[in-house]
Amino acid sequence: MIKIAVCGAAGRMGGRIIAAIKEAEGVELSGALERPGHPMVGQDAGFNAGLGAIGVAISDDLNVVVDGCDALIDFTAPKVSLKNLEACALKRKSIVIGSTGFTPEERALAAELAKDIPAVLAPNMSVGVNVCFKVLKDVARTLGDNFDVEIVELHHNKKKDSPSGTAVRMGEVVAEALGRDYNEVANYHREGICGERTREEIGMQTVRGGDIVGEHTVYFIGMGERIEISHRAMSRDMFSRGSVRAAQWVVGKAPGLYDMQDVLGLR
Ligand SMILES: NC(=O)C1=CN([C@@H]2O[C@H](COP(=O)(O)OP(=O)(O)OC[C@H]3O[C@@H](n4cnc5c(N)ncnc54)[C@H](O)[C@@H]3O)[C@@H](O)[C@H]2O)C=CC1
Ligand SMILES: O=C(O)C1=N[C@H](C(=O)O)C[C@H](O)C1
Repeated sequence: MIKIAVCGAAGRMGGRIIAAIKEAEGVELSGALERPGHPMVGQDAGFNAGLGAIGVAISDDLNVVVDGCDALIDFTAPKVSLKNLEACALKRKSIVIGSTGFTPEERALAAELAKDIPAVLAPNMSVGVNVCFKVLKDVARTLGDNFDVEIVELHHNKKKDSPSGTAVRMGEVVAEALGRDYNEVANYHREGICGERTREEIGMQTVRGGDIVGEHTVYFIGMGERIEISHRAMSRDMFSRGSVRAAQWVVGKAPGLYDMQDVLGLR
C-alpha cells in the first residue's frame, strides 16, 4: 500500500485528489496539509472531497505529514511547492507537483532539489493534454514556418497565474519543434499600433471567467487554411486521477525530475 499525503487539501484540486486516492487501489491517504491559519485545519479531510468524515484531519505541520507518507501530492503555488520539495528531499520521500506559474529560475531550482529524490512536476496531469503535447510537436514540425501559431487558454475567475502552465508548455513544445526559443518569441500583449505580426512570434492569449475548468487551443494559421488543436477539461477529476497515477509511478524510481510524459510513457 502506497501512503500518499495531499498538500493544499482544502483547495479545489486538493478535494478532488483526496477523492481520487479513496477510489484508487493500492494507495491510502496518510495525511492532508494546509497553510497555517486556514479555517479547515483540524477538520476532517473528507469534507472537502464530498466524502464525509474519513478519519484524516487536515494538519498544518509539514514535517509530520511528510514523515507519514511515501509520496506527497502538492497542488498549491510555486513557492510552497519548492518548500515541500526541499522537505521531501531531506526526508527522502517522493513528490508529485501540479502547481503552475513557476519562473524559469524556480524550475531550475526544482530540478536541483530533485537530485536526491524522484519527483514529478507537470503543469497538466490529464492524459488528453499530454497526448496533445505529443501531437503538437509533430504538427509544428510538419507545418514548419509557414503557419502562424497562436495559443488561447480559458480558465475560471479564481486562477492566479497567467498564462496557464499548460499554455506555456504548449508554447514551449511548439517553439522547440520549430527551432525557436519560447522566451524570445512568446508575445503576451498586443495593444495600439503594435505593428504587423512577426513570423516567429507565438501569440499567448488568456481568458478568465466564471467556473471554466480549463480549455486550451493552439491555432496553426496558414494562407487559406487553419488547424486548431483543442483540449477542454469538463471536470478536475482527470487531473486528480493523473496525479495519483503519477504518485504510484514515481515511488521507487531513480532520483530526478520527471513529468507526465515519463509517467504515461509518451516520451
Ligand atoms: N497540473 C495540473 O494538472 C493542474 C494544476 N493546477 C494548479 O494547481 C494549483 C492549485 O490550484 P487550485 O486547487 O485550483 O487552487 P486553490 O487555491 O483552490 O488551492 C490551493 C490550496 O493550497 C493551499 N495552500 C497555500 N499555501 C499553502 C501552504 N504553505 N501549505 C499548505 N497548503 C497551502 C491554499 O490554502 C489552498 O487551499 C494552481 O497552481 C493550479 O494552476 C490546477 C489544476 C490542474
Ligand atoms: O488553475 C487551474 O485550474 C488549472 N491549471 C493548470 C494550468 O495552469 O495549466 C491546468 C488546468 O488547465 C487547470
